Amino acid sequence: MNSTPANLESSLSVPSVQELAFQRPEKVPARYIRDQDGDGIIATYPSHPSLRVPFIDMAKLVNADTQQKEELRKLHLACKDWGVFQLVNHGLSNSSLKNMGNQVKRFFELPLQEKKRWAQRLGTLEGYGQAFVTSEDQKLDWNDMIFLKCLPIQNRKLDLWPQNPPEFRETLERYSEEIREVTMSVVKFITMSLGIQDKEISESFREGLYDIRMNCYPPCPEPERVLGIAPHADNSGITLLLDCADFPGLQFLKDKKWVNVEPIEGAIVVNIGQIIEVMSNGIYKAPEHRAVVNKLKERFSIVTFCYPNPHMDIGPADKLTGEGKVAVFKKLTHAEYFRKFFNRDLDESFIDSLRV
Ligand SMILES: O=C(O)CCC(=O)C(=O)O
Ligand SMILES: [Fe+2]
Repeated sequence: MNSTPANLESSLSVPSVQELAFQRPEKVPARYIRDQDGDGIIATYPSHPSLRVPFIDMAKLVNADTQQKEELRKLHLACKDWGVFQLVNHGLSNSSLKNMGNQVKRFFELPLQEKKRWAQRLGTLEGYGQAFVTSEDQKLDWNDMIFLKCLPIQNRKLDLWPQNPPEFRETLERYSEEIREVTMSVVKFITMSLGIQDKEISESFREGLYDIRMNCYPPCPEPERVLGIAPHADNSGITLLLDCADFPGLQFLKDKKWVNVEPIEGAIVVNIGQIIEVMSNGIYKAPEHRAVVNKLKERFSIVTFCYPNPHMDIGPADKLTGEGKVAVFKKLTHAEYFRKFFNRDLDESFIDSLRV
């Protein structure tokens, strides 16, 4: 084990969950068990069997003549009441999504030693490994991942970008460019659904940061006792998630119940992150979500965290404050926002620390 990292921007190295699962243990090691020691993290909320995450049709949003108004109203309600929606007709082809999914699957199928060629280095989060493991007694997620900064191009650390499978790099390059196009459209429509059509906000995602986390959730002998990812909200502007499974794993908290996201071929799951929560002055919320795991099947997801241009301050949009409307969040520079995020107390609410 390594020494304690300085803050959350780095992670202690922990064993591969895939390797653990290969050994077909009957029981899960104590470090992954969440339903003991008063953790209570699993049992806190029941699941909700009948609710469905809303759908948004990008083709209708684009159609300014007839269907846009109604779809913008749906988008507004989705962002306000859920903070998440399934996006269809977003312009990314099924083959592009499938290619990306296949590359990630093939990467995780490689022997451990091969994957470790692109392992996280001490003091950084990028590369193959785990995120946010800061102490030896912290509960662990049933998850292996590879995390890579993809855009702007100058932020890429290519030495951490797998060269096996051979088409991995170029597939990820293309995917990140395509995701940026979708993100810029989605953010434009989000500002329209807020009634502010703020070009500064939507344009800031052109020169934005795009970090991609590829998750592998191996099968687990005791799935109801572990979590793939513990409950959290994303610190992004928005997050675009490609679910590569044909069974649910991702869950969002709605009215104090966990709602499954049913994977839909060709759809992208979009959720609001804490930066858009701040910019919308709290009208839209970054929802709590988590991943659960399956007893028999492995699941993969590809998650793009999209951030505005780092030159842009993170605060409520001007058009949503003033004239009797008070700002409920502080305005921070990008650097201040991330400094706060990476030095936050894991027991306290990050979004609350941003309030006025
Ligand atoms: O893989 C999933 O379903 C959830 C991943 C997630 O929430 C994250 O990486 O932030
Ligand atoms: Fe997340």
